[in-house]
Amino acid sequence: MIAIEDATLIFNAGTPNENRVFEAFNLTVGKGEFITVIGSNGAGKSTLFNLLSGTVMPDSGRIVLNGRDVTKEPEFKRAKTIGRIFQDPLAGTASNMTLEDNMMVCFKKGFKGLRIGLNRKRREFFKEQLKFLDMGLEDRLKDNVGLLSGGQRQALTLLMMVLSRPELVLLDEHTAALDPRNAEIVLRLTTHFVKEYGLTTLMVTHNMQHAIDLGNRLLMMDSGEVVLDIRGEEKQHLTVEKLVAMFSKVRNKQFTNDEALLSR
Ligand SMILES: Nc1ncnc2c1ncn2[C@@H]1O[C@H](COP(=O)(O)OP(=O)(O)OP(=O)(O)O)[C@@H](O)[C@H]1O
Repeated sequence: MIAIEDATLIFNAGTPNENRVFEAFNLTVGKGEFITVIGSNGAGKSTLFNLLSGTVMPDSGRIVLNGRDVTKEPEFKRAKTIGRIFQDPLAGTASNMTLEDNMMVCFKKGFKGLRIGLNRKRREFFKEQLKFLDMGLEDRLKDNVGLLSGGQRQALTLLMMVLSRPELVLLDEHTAALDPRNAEIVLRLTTHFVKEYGLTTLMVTHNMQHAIDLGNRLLMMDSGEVVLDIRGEEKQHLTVEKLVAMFSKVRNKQFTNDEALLSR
């Protein structure tokens, strides 16, 4: 289970630019949950991910990852158990390394420090995994990753993240920079991997329909607060119109996220 307990985060404290992004913020994520996160501009979605991954530290409160208090743990340490994928499809892989070397880096991470090498059996395993992506990458183990398309790289990034067996997956608009066809492929793979490996996952998206269709729980954020937390049957019966109306009702204002509203 992942928990953020009573977290407060203030940027530029004590200056004219002081920005209290989170005040006594609480969130509990159950093991294996797949949560989509949507919200108005500046709601705090990326900052929530930054808090969980250790990119920013809370001014007060605790962050607990499967029973371990990681509040003070720096980002590079948390990265051993947290997999984060960004919008930029080039960010998750090393261009000047081959597919198999890239995959090996993540595979080793999954074995938490054990000395394992790249052998014939492991190459076969990588091929099997790549075959599943259905992009012909199983025959390109020796190619440099820099030769792949954006969609292929993001699918590979996803697969590599799965190989590292993360305790928490943070998907930060990971399909936003892909063309619609590749975005659908990567989302299909995401759903498959989350289910197959029971990955505890949070996914920020600006696409309201994706937020409704994917996952078991939906969080709507506004001004550093979770204003809607929808799951189960209620989520299954959601529509974009209902979601926008629910937001207006609880916040007494219109939902404003240009990208989200345009993607409807
Ligand atoms: N490093 C920082 N220094 C100062 N303020 C910051 C910093 N990072 C984020 N903020 C502020 O925190 C608030 C939340 O920003 P955040 O990027 O988390 O929003 P978001 O929900 O991801 O928005 P968007 O959908 O527009 O990307 C904003 O007011 C933003 O200006």
